[in-house]
Amino acid sequence: MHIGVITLFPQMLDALRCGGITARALERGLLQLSTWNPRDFTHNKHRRVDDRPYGGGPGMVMQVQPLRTAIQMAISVLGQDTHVIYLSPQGRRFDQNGVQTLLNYPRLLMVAGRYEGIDERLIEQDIDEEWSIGDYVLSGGELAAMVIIDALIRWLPQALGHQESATTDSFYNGLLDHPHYTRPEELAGQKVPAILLSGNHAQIARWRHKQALGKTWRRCPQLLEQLELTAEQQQLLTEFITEQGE
Ligand SMILES: NC(=O)c1ccc(NC2CCCC2)nc1
Repeated sequence: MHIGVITLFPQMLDALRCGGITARALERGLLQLSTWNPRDFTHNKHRRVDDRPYGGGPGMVMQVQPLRTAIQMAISVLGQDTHVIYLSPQGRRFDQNGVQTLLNYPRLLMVAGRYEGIDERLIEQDIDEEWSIGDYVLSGGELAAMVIIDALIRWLPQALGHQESATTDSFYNGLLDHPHYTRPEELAGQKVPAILLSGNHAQIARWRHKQALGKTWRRCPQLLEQLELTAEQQQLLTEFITEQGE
């Protein structure tokens, strides 16, 4: 997968290279990440990329030409079949389904806006799709792009040492995550649930599934309604509720 980002702050993307799964995936070439800065494609003396909005109003708007030229340069490198997305609160809400959708594009170009946004003529002509990571306004599209890139990387084959953890991640099977514990077994009177020390992997998997069901039931009951629980899951949930004395 080759992802390009059009951004006035390419150094922000370095955060993905600092460490962890994203850094390893990039080092191992599971993913290529390139950036293009619209400021490098300006044709004016002061390398301006923004101007005042027609119709008045506060702030500045990113002009068409530097962004269009940067996008075209990126597509000439990435390939003509590149899918071009713009990050904005007006976009399609990114979720686990969005991960699977965007993974289908081997070449993805993400345009990160700044100021009040980009000239609408870019959205009409150069952008294929708008995506949002949530109903809030950020100062730029870069962090939204990085959130999406991070979520995508976890699903690239071999990106995770033990591939199964991507598929057992919360929200993959529609449930919230089960609790996690590590050493020491006890501290400040807080103990690790005994089942996890039993070495009985079938019982441990059952306990984790029960905890995931119970946590989802407690925190996002609407998520549960969307799932048709199997008889076994119903049984586990009933057990959880009974044990909780709810
Ligand atoms: N919720 C989001 O995904 C999102 C994306 C971009 C953004 N701000 C950008 C877009 C136009 C200028 C700054 N704010 C929020």
